[in-house]
Amino acid sequence: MADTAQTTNQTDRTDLPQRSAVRSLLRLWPFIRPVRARLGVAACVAVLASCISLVIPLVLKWLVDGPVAARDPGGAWLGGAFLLLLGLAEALLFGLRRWLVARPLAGVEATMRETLYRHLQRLPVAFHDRWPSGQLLSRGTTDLQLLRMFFAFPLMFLLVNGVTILVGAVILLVQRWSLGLVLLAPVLPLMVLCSVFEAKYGRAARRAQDQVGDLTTVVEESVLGIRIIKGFGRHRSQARAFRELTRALRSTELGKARLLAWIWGCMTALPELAIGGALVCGAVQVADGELSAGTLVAFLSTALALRWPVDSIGFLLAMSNEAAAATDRYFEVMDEPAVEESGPPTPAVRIPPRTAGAPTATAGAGAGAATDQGLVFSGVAFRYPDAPPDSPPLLRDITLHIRPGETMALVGATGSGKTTLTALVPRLYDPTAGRISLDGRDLATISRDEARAMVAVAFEEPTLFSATAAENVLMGGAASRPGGADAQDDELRRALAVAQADGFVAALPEGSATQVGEQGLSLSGGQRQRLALARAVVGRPRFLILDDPLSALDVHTEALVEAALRQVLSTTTALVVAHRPSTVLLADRVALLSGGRIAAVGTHHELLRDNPEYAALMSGEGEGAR
Ligand SMILES: Nc1ncnc2c1ncn2[C@@H]1O[C@H](COP(=O)(O)OP(=O)(O)OP(=O)(O)O)[C@@H](O)[C@H]1O
Repeated sequence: MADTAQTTNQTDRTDLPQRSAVRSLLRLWPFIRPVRARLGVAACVAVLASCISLVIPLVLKWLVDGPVAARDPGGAWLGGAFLLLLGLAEALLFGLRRWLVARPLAGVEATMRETLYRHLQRLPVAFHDRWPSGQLLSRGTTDLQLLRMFFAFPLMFLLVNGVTILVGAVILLVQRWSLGLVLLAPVLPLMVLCSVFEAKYGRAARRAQDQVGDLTTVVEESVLGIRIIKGFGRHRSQARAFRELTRALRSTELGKARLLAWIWGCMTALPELAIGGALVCGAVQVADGELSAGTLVAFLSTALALRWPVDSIGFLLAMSNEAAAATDRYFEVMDEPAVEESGPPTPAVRIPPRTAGAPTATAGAGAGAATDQGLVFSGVAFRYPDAPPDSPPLLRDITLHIRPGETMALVGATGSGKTTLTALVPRLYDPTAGRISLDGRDLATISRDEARAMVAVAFEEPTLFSATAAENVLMGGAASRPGGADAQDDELRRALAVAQADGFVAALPEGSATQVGEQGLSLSGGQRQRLALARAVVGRPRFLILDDPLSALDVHTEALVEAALRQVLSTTTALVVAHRPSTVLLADRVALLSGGRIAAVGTHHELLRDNPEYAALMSGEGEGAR
């Protein structure tokens, strides 16, 4: 747990070659496309509002050189009223812009979040094994908020300010080209400074966002593992890991603030110097009678009206770089190839010749048993995608036949690959070689959705969702059942009874409608395991995979669940990972997994008699292998 800080920053991608912020941001176009018309109108409205602010100095010039010079109060009132109207129009147009963008941009954010969530659901388990959850959470939350802010503000204002600066520059040059050139002198150095800033800030923004992801992971792990942290008195080391990450984030944020202060300083100082220079030159020209006072007032007012568009470029660029980093982080997940759950199946994998001496599926089976019905593993090999390339496969030449209606126990030392083998059946992973078939159908030719409808699983870790007890159980059934709600209730009752969960569920405050899971009532380990078991059997699956399903039950409850399970197991083809003789006795036969292979197949008593490794495992001596 103390190593969290070291283990969670594996997705820090600051070492990646930086791609240009514009190229990154262009990838957002498919999400912006549907609202482009409204955004376009909003941009036009904002440009119009901004240009109105440039008309105000021209009215000022008319006012100073006209009614004020001629001491005409009527003209002055008229000019004042006109200025007021322009100010009102500018404010209204800016309000209209906000209204125009608010709803579509909230929609864009929601669509991007939904798309990300859908994609995460379709990504293979191997992806989730690799990625820390905090990195995914931060991509779906803070990064998307940054993007919404980018659409609403920098995207719009980089355009609006650009147009305003261009129009303003033309007005300045037309009014007095010599003064205009003085004012425009800092443009080139500012452009160079901006490009340096952009590169540095982009890297810092990326680092900060990755660090936020690492922090989120630590917070999530600390909350989920609070009992272990407290139980082992690890709160200090966990707090230390958290502090190190927050310090790293703080130093990155300070670096960003320094860069921002530096560019903001330049963006303010250089134009101020230019305005000062233009003011001196203009005053001299007015004194020499070469320039009217009204023109100088209008010139300086235009220059001042351009101050905000110029000053803001620094932080607009900063926000754009943060948005570019958020876009890269978003698409890093979206670019991961998803597995098609319901689409065309993956091509069948090669079946290597079976190694001599490996026990076969039918060892001990009655003569004449159909060789392709039930659950058949033929020469199956598997290696985790993130395993070192030179390491041997975890599973090698697994050949095993579980006959229809048969229950096979899978026994092996801890880490021998039992859970991994069972995960191949519902296609959580695909074998790297060999073939698995379900009632004669090659699993590789069955879509994942269909495979999961045929195979139900109860894992060792009984995860419950924030939903009612009934919803948690019914999750294991078909999405819609013939017979409606009544049939569903019957199935629920039957599944709860099988898992010996009906008694404690009925005693919950609202029965099966009681909220359980993270936000609900806390259940004991055994109660959670029984609900998970009910979820596995509710859909009357043809194939049942149970990963040590009775490990958290007391001896009395275990006996009750076993009795009920025997009924269920007699109607399905089942593979049950077992550590204890009591679970093994549920099975018709036992397969011993050792050294990545099926080392022996037989009944419990046969293996106890003939296989010393099995006998050692069952007597508890084999635990030394752990
Ligand atoms: N996602 C993964 N990526 C890489 N290696 C993994 C992954 N999951 C498990 N392993 C490794 O595969 C090996 C087998 O793990 P598995 O969980 O299948 O064993 P097991 O026999 O079920 O153990 P146990 O009896 O303790 O549940 C272990 O060495 C484990 O470290």
